[in-house]
Amino acid sequence: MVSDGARGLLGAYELGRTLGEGNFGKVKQARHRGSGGQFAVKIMERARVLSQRADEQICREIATLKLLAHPNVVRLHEVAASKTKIYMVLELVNGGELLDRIQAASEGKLPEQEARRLFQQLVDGVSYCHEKGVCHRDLKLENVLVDRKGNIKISDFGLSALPQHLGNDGLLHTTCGSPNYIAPEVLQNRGYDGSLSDIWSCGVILYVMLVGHLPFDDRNIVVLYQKIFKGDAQIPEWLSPGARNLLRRILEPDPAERIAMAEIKAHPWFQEHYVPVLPPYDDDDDHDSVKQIGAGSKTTHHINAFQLIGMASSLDLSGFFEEEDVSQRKIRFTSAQPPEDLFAEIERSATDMGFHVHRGHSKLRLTRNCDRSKNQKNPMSSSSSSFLVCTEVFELSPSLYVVELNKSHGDPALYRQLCQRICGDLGVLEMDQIFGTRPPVADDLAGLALALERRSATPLVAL
Ligand SMILES: Nc1ncnc2c1ncn2[C@@H]1O[C@H](COP(=O)(O)OP(=O)(O)OP(=O)(O)O)[C@@H](O)[C@H]1O
Repeated sequence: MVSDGARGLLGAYELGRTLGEGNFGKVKQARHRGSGGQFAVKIMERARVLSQRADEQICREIATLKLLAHPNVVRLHEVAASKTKIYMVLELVNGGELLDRIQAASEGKLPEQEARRLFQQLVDGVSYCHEKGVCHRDLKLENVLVDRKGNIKISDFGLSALPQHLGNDGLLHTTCGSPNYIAPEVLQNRGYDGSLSDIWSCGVILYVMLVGHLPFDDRNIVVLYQKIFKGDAQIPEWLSPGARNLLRRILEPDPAERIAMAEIKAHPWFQEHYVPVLPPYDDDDDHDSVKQIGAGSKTTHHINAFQLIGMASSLDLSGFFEEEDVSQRKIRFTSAQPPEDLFAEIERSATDMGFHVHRGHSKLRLTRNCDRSKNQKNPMSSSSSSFLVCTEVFELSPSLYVVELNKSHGDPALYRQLCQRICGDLGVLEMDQIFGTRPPVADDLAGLALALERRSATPLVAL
């Protein structure tokens, strides 16, 4: 049954049966009313998230999943939030957890062929994440789902690390993961390479698939960690020589000696019947539903407010979890006919600085031909012809515009001065002040727009 509140909030989705339960709430099956597509909606209680101080974890999971599109990684389609709940609309993976599959198998372990096929997919998914700069850091059987066709989908990126989480030494320093799957160097607290520790966890998963129990286990956590440090997993003689060799090389306690991802892929045991996944990764089923949900025309993207905030890493998220319901608010990020008074203001500032203004339909072109002899005395002038175009105005909401002041050619110093002048006259914020020298991306802009709206700040930003 679907509660009225949830029905109203999600709007486009009809919630169905419960698929599972996590730390912060339930995961339910959902049908998209428009496309009929089936999804999994992870519903998290904000109060529970906050009481466990896990808001950063949720934002991290969202930001990471947004980066990833691979057939062996669970796809995130949309995010919504209400006063009390956060909703993540995920690809539906309806074959259960890998753990259940192993437990259901005869003898509690998988035939070597089947284990190899699943391990190949796991390695494909994990190596893709590494290529994108993402280390999962919590790879375990419970976080590997299997779809109805028997394909692996890696999930639960709440502990994942992105390049910005690396220390000055280029290593990760947060000890995290699940005890049985954790690599020895992570326990040592001296910094670790997240890709190599992910490889270790993949080795633990492979071991369980092939052998039917964990390579390192003990009720006493201290003893368990001692076993992991020692790294002497009992690798049964009855496994094929190739499988034994690969397991030994992955479960190598010294990360410097451990087999690397490329070497795993080249290993003869891995290579058998291996069919690599090649980009582009979009599979047709998923693609349709994404289109239905996320996009309008080519130039218009409906972006969910919470998603935007979650994506914009430079924004201050503090307070977000206590604040108002932004779930239903969609921001249109689209080219717009600029308001007349906006262009008139820009024109006035530019004319004051000696620019000629040429008006187009939704564009302004500002030019200034400078006289060399006069310019020498005037530090504000350029020796070349300056040409500046206000190319586009993006409407982020009815009261919020982003104006792109685009320099085609001319003197950079003069360009800066003109930007400052225009922003000063209009009383608006300059993007550079917020994002530094990094060119802002759409997510940043929309995230910023939302932040400005919510703080009732100046409803206009110039690039
Ligand atoms: N995309 C999905 N499709 C189908 N079932 C899913 C999906 N995601 C999660 N589930 C099911 O819901 C259960 C709970 O998942 P969830 O990610 O909330 O819990 P969790 O692994 O404890 O993570 P967290 O620590 O974030 O709560 C999973 O064990 C799985 O059975």
